[in-house]
Amino acid sequence: MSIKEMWNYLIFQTKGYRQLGAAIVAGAVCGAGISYINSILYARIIDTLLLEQYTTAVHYVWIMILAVLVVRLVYIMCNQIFEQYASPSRDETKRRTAEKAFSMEFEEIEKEENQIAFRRTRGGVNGAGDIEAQLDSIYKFFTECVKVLFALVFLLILIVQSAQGAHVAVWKIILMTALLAGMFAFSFWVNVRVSESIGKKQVELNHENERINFLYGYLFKIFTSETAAKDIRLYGMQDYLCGKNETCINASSYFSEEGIFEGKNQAKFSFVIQLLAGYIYVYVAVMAMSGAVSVGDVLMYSGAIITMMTGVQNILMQYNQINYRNEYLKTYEDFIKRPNMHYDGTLPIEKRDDNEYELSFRNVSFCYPGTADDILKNVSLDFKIGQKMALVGRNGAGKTTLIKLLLRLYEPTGGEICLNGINIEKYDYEEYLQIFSVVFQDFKLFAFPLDENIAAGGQVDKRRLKQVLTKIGLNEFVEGLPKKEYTLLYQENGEGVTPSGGEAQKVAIARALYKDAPFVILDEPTAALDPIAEAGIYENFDSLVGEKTAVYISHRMSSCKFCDRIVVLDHGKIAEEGTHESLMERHGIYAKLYQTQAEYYVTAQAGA
Ligand SMILES: Nc1ncnc2c1ncn2[C@@H]1O[C@H](COP(=O)(O)OP(=O)(O)OP(=O)(O)O)[C@@H](O)[C@H]1O
Repeated sequence: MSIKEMWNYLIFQTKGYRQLGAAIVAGAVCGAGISYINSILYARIIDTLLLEQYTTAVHYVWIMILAVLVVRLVYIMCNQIFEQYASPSRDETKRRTAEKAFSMEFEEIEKEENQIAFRRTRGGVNGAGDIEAQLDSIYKFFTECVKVLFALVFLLILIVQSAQGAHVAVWKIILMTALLAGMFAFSFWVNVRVSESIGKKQVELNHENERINFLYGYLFKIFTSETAAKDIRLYGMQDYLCGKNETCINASSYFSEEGIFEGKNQAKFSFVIQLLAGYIYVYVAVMAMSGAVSVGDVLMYSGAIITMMTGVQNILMQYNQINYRNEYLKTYEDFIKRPNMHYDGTLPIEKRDDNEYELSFRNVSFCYPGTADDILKNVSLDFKIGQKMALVGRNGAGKTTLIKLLLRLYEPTGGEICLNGINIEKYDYEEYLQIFSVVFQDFKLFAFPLDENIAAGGQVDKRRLKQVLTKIGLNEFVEGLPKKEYTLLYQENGEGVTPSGGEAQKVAIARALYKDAPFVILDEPTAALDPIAEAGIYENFDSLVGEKTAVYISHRMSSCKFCDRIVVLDHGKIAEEGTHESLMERHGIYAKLYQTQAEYYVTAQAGA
């Protein structure tokens, strides 16, 4: 990471905070300056004391106290400004990640590279690529650079002073200075190489251990997970999991290997630094003995040498850390800066009280990214306004895929889907989604209060909430909750209530009905419901859905009977279409599926 890149990174991470740039520059100058103020003024105090100029010495003491006070004060203020903006950078990272994730097309979220970026972002917030620590390192790096710069100025003054005042031949001074410059360049070169190889090794070892680290983190999560606790106990998995944990600890050679490697290289590094420091001390001593510099100057230059040496060491240490973290943060940076694929379309959706939204598939084909075979093949299908349509078919026939295309989670690879005769891609995406209420097979409820789960937000219309709770038969459940509809769901916050599978499914259906969209899609909506609750949903389906257009996906064939139209998907194609009666007469796939299920019940009944 070059200095320019570091600076850009600082600006990017703390975008919008103008004071920050000034605070970093001023903080770096003051942080570096403090040690030099001390060195310069101590030297002057000693020299004036040796010359018995006590009043001047006292003046220097006052100047030193005041200068150190002011500079330190400015330095502390700058540090505070930096802290103030650097600490929220973690929150900012989370906010940016959320914004990015929310604005990404669904298809992008699924991509492996984006999943890796999400994982590394989590690492960036908490672990290897800690953003706050990175900013801190960059700040320290700049401070140390200023320190070394000051020290070089001191050395330059020393050389000029030596040339003017030393009783040493000029050629010797030139030679000693050239040697000094050469040694400095050599030590810097050695140190850059050493720190680079340490950084590379760290990254290499960390990459090697990435899988193990991930497993290690995952194991810790499931050790304390409420949902995993049942299975762990029931299947006696404790020893198995602890064994895996131990394997991770043993397999992670990172710390020992990294420690040995760093130790060896640090030794080389220190050796060269000490060699250079020793030489500069000799240089100062020669100049002092030749009368070019005073006793105070010897102290001053010695202080400057020490500051410079630690400065160089710190610069390289921070540089090394910055590059190491950068490997992780780069993935995140690239991810955040990468332009999103945008849902095309700007057409507004006409608000219609009559709900006349007609959707149709026209010769639609589709295959998932990275898969060769078409999942949907030339599907043409109209969703007639107000009609209750059942979509049935065997596992993997393409039912959910068809719904995903309808919701524009994916784009068809062939054909088009139209709303009121216009390709759905032409509509504004967010407006388009407003016409759908969907309960997915893998619906997600959140560890928030029940009412906010149903309203999908913090603004809850109590009357509407009451209506859907009654319609869906959730009143009794809600009455039994400790804080009624305000009860938190799930245990993640330590105080929630975990609904049963069926209750959760009812809450998800309630959320879909609360949205009150003209198009209702229920994908396996009653799979977790008991037969009485399921029957209740079917009996009330007309009143639940009202005049809306509804699509209903289910494997319970008896539950499809109430639909106006049944569409049978088979291997991505529409194989049959009709009412329950017409399809039964046809003796095709639907009739076979229906009879197989019915026979099972009849046989089970007969056997009972
Ligand atoms: N994201 C994906 N990437 C690749 N293939 C996928 C993806 N999602 C689903 N598939 C494949 O597409 C096919 C159709 O899946 P889909 O979920 O649409 O079937 P379905 O009819 O809803 O099945 P079920 O009745 O089991 O829910 C399956 O073979 C599935 O493995």
